[in-house]
Order: sequence, then structure tokens, then C-alpha cells
Amino acid sequence: MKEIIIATKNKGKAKDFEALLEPMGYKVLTLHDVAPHIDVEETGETFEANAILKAEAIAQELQATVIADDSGLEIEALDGEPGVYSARYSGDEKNDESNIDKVLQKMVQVPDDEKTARFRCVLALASPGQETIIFEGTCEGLITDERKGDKGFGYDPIFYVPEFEKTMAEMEPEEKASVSHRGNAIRELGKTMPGLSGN
Ligand SMILES: O=c1[nH]c(=O)c2ncn([C@@H]3O[C@H](COP(=O)(O)OP(=O)(O)OP(=O)(O)O)[C@@H](O)[C@H]3O)c2[nH]1
Ligand SMILES: [Mg+2]
Repeated sequence: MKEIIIATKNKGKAKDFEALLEPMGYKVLTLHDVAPHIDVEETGETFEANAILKAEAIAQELQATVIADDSGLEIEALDGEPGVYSARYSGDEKNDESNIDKVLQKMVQVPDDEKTARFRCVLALASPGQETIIFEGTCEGLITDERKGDKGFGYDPIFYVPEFEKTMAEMEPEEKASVSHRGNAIRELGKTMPGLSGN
């Protein structure tokens, strides 16, 4: 099986990548497998800037081709929050549960028909000595009033996808992969990276 390095320490993201890439014949390796000592500070103000930071630092360190993912949730009624700060919305310790609590509390006053949101994922593909390439994917949905489902990670329990009539945390990994921001970004990447099929 071919191997592919994803420059992430987020286990939820790693599972998403496995659901997406294993059917294409790739074994997913993360920073936990190949460089557990490295932490790249996310100092950028955009998903793109942070994805490039992470991908280039790890590609340089390992002298290998890597993919980094910077992603997050953009809620219209909150002017795009939590956005690039999604992982640390409620504090530096990256706590999914308190991040969700903070969103739900801010959404209490928002009318139901204004609960629109999107997940955005930016992937950076970096190789030593080559120009980094960027791919993007989004997924449109609605913020629910309460948590539903126990699959997935992050904000998945409060992100409702009308097409499936489920939150992302109620979807099987393959279902999430078929509509998610990460799935859509990988499918974009598949159009240009030889060997990665777009299906
Ligand atoms: O419910 C969710 N389903 C998803 O599919 C998803 N994708 C992203 N997110 C949120 O956005 C942050 C990314 O921040 P982020 O890109 O900096 O990643 P991270 O710091 O968690 O890991 P790393 O990849 O940087 O190591 C994550 O922690 C989550 O809060 C998601 N939430
Ligand atoms: Mg991060």
C-alpha cells in the first residue's frame, strides 16, 4: 500500500482522511507516526496561510511530500466566527465540548432561518524544492440547537447537513466523506495529483 503523510495531530481529521484515502489505496500517516516532536505554530490569519505554514515546515523537516489541512467552521450570523480560530474558540486547550458550548450560547438569540454555516477546508500539498499547491473544499449546513450524534469530531454534533437530514456526527465516515469540506478538498486535489483518484 502507498503511504501518504498528513501533517496533522488531530485524530478526528486523521480518521476523515483514512475514510477518504484508504479506498484509493493509501495508508495515512500523521505527525503522531512520523514526527511527534514537531509542533508548528499557527500564526497565519487565514486557513490558506496556516495550511501552507504547516505543510512547508513538515515537508522541510522530513524531506518528504506532505499534505496539511487547515479548516474550520464559519457561521454567517456570527460574522464568520469561529473561522480560523475554530480549534481554540473557547481557549488554548482546544476543547471540542467547550467550543460547542460557546457556539450554542452565541446562537441562542439567532432566528432559525439565520442559522446557516459552512465548514471550510484548505489543503496545502508541499514537497521540498517545489512550489506548494493549495486546494479548497466547503460544505454548507445549519447550526442545530443541541448536540446530535456521537461520530466525527469538533463541531460535527451541531452541524446539520440538509441533504442527509443528519448532523455530521450522525453520519457514517463514508457519508461524511461524500459531502464534507475535507472530502471536497481531497477530490479537488485528486484532479491534479497523479495516482489520487477523484472518486
Ligand atoms: O466538526 C468538525 N468537523 C470537521 O470536519 C472539522 N474540520 C475542522 N473542524 C474544526 O476546525 C478546527 C481545525 O483547526 P486546525 O485546522 O488548526 O486543526 P487542529 O489544530 O485541530 O489540528 P492540526 O491539523 O493543526 O494538527 C478543528 O479542531 C475543529 O474544531 C471541524 N469540526
Ligand atoms: Mg491546528
